[in-house]
Amino acid sequence: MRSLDAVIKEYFPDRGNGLVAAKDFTAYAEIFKKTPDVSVPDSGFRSQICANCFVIAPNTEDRVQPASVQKVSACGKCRVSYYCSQLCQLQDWKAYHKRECKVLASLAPQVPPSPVVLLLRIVMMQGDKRDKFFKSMEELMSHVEERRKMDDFPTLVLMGKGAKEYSGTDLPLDAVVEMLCKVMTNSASVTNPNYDTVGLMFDPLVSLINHSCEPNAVLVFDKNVLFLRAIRPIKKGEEILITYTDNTMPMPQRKQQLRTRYFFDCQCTACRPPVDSGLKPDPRNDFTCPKCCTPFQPYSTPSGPGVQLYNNISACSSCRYRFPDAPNVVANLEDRIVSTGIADISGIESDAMANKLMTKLKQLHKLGMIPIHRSPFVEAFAYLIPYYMTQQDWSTALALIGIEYFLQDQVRSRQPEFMPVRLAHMMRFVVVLLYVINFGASRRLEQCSIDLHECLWGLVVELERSISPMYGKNSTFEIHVRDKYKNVMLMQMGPDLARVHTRRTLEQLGWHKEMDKIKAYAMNFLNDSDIMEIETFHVNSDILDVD
Ligand SMILES: C[S@@+](CC[C@H](N)C(=O)[O-])C[C@H]1O[C@@H](n2cnc3c(N)ncnc32)[C@H](O)[C@@H]1O
Repeated sequence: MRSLDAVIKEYFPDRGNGLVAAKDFTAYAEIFKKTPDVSVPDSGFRSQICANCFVIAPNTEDRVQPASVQKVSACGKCRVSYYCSQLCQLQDWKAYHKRECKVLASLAPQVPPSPVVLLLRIVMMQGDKRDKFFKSMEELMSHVEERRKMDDFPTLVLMGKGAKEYSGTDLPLDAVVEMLCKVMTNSASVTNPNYDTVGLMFDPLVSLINHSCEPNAVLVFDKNVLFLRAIRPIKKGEEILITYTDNTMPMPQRKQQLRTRYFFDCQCTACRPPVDSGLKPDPRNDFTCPKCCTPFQPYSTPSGPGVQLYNNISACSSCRYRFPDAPNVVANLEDRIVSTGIADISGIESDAMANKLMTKLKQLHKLGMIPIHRSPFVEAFAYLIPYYMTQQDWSTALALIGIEYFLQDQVRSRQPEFMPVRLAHMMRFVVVLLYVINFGASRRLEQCSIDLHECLWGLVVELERSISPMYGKNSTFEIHVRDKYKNVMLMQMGPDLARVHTRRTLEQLGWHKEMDKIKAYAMNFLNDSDIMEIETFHVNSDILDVD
């Protein structure tokens, strides 16, 4: 579908321009696909990614990238950009690299952050005949005036100065800084099937898509090709909305992120549900009464700007249990664990740190007030799972992955089944199962007598079935899973067992029963702690400190 047949630009008084559907779309339909106008690899992936087509070469065994080339090679002149073939190098040279190569070479081995490299590309395109691109860019929001008032504005000016100097453009500094602000407001991450951010892209058409915390569309990437895909049915004339934030966060944190990064107060259906709309409570906001376990939602319906985020909760509406530290204890609890706690642990390095965090999560779970499907568990697991994988503690990683798969992904933001992040989690599940099978399980996992081969098989089948609705037919991801994992399965099980598995349905094989055992193992892992009983709901600040 050509992008212009699929969407229409429309102006909304409260949010500027946006895109609306030019026809009806069913769930998972491709709205349009295109190669973004400008994209650059992320600094962490630069030496692994082809700067032209974004194909990824594997660098380590356990990252298990869906890689379709073995190797990318550095540009002989700058040694900063990498390519998978001479053709890709030539294409990128013609389109961008001939202008930036000298600059990057002069800066190497230092390379500016991705937004600056992206900005450089854009500034240096000025000499080309790209009138349509620059005209569309002109109309985009920069929020430069709001950014001017922020503490980090001097850093932006410095970055702008750098870009002006390196590019040799005669645009005034103000114009370059404004362009940088546009890049920051309108660029989007390029992700791989593992859902790692592997690059940054800027495309004036895609930039027009506005935000909702209850999105109806998602951006998916297959190498450097972007797909805008419906995740629910979208009617002709309906606005197409994606999410700009970590959409697993509760409402106050999402609002705060949107205010500080995108300068608007979100009033979407999840942030401002219409009164008596009959909408189901949003699980992202759930708390549970520690006494009667009834879920409750602590947020008042916001009324106008300067939103009041919390009700003054004093008692459970079901059992009337009075929370000792009301009224704002819930707000404090949440702010500390989400804003402070998780931000501080983003670079888990030592075993002690990870173990301490794990203990705190177990304590928090025991407190009984915060369901496991919401933050901070979701964010903490996102950090801890890769940590335990790099430590090759496969059994612990499997426990956390089990919770993620069974309890978090399903409910965390009422998202449809095949979201890219869910697929990334399934792939990680498969990888960790393979490692457990190969390198042995912990005693506790062994005691659960789980048929791990059965689980592995079922997951591969489910993963393969789930990829094409999101990534399209024959995507790099699908081919990778089909080829690689099925081969691995044959190696693991031997041809006889694999044949049996291919012929029978998952139900006949009893897959769900075995998967339930993984769920039970995961929950036991979380429930097992030697901490003291916490009898009343009293937020002991020490529980929530993560240093
Ligand atoms: C990527 S741009 C989207 C296109 C933008 N509306 C325009 O006209 O250029 C992001 C900016 O759009 C506005 N925006 C996006 N979603 C919004 C929403 N749900 N409510 C209000 N403003 C929104 C914000 O100003 C945000 O910084």
